[in-house]
Amino acid sequence: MNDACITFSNLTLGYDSHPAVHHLDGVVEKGTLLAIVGGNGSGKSTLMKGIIGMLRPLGGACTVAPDARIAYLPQQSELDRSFPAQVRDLVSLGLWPKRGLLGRHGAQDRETVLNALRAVGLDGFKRRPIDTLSGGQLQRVLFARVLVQDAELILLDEPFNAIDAKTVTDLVALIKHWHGEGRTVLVVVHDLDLVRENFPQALLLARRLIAWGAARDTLTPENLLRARRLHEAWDENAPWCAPGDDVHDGVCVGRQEAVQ
Ligand SMILES: Nc1ncnc2c1ncn2[C@@H]1O[C@H](COP(=O)(O)OP(=O)(O)OP(=O)(O)O)[C@@H](O)[C@H]1O
Repeated sequence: MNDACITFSNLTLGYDSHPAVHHLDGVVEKGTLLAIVGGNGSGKSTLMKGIIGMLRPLGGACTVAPDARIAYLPQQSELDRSFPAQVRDLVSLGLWPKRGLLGRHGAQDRETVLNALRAVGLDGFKRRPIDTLSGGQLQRVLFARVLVQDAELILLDEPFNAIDAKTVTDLVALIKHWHGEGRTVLVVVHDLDLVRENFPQALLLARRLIAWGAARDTLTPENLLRARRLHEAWDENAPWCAPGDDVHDGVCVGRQEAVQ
C-alpha cells in the first residue's frame, strides 16, 4: 500500500466561522492523480487553501506528509499580472525553495528555466513582459514555474479555465507526466468529460463530501444530482460546528440534548 500524502481528519474549513468544507475524512495516497469537482462555491478552492495551510481549520485537521514539497497554482483571477516582470522572472520564482528568495541563479538554474519554457511550448518567450501574455500563454508559464519547483505534491486550481483545446491537451499531458513520475497531483476541474477521460480518481464536493473514488464511479448521474441538491439547499449563514455538536449526513445539526 502507498503512504499517505494528505490526511483529512474530520476537517472543517471556512471563513468568519461559516463552514465552506464540512467534516471531511480521507487519505490521498502518494502518487495519486485526483480531480476535485463540484459546483461554484462548493468548497474546492477552500480545500486547496486548507491543504497548503493558507486557511487554518475551523475544526479537525489536514496533515501533509512532512517530506512533501508543495507547488500550488491558484486560479488565474487571484494573480496580479500588473507586476512588472518578465516570463523568466515568474518561472524563476519556482526556484526559491532551493535558492532562497534573493539567492543568485547560476547557469544551471537559467538552463532549468529555459528547459521548462521549452517543455510548455514557450521557447523564445523568456523576455516577454507577463502583462503581454494571452491567458493560455500565462497558464503555460505558470506550469513552467511548477515544473522548476520539482514538488512532490502539486495543487492546481482550475488550470483549464478559458484555455483553448490545444493548450488543455498540452497541459493535461504535463499533468500525466508528473503523475507518471510518482508525484501527487490534485486538480480542480469543471469539465466532467475531461475528468472521466484523464483522471483515475475524483473527489466530488458540495461543501461536504459526496463521493470519492474512481472517477467513473464518483461522477455518476445520481452523485451529481445529490451534489446539486445539497449545494442548492445550502444555507450560506450556517454556523460553524462546535466540537461536540452532532453531525448528521455530514452536516452540523447542533447539539442534541440526551434523551432522558
Ligand atoms: N475569503 C473568503 N471570505 C469569505 N467567504 C469566502 C471566501 N472565499 C470563499 N468564500 C466562500 O466559501 C464558499 C466556497 O468557496 P470556494 O471558493 O471554495 O468555492 P469553489 O468550489 O472553489 O467555487 P468556484 O468553482 O466558483 O471557484 C463560497 O460560499 C464562497 O463565497
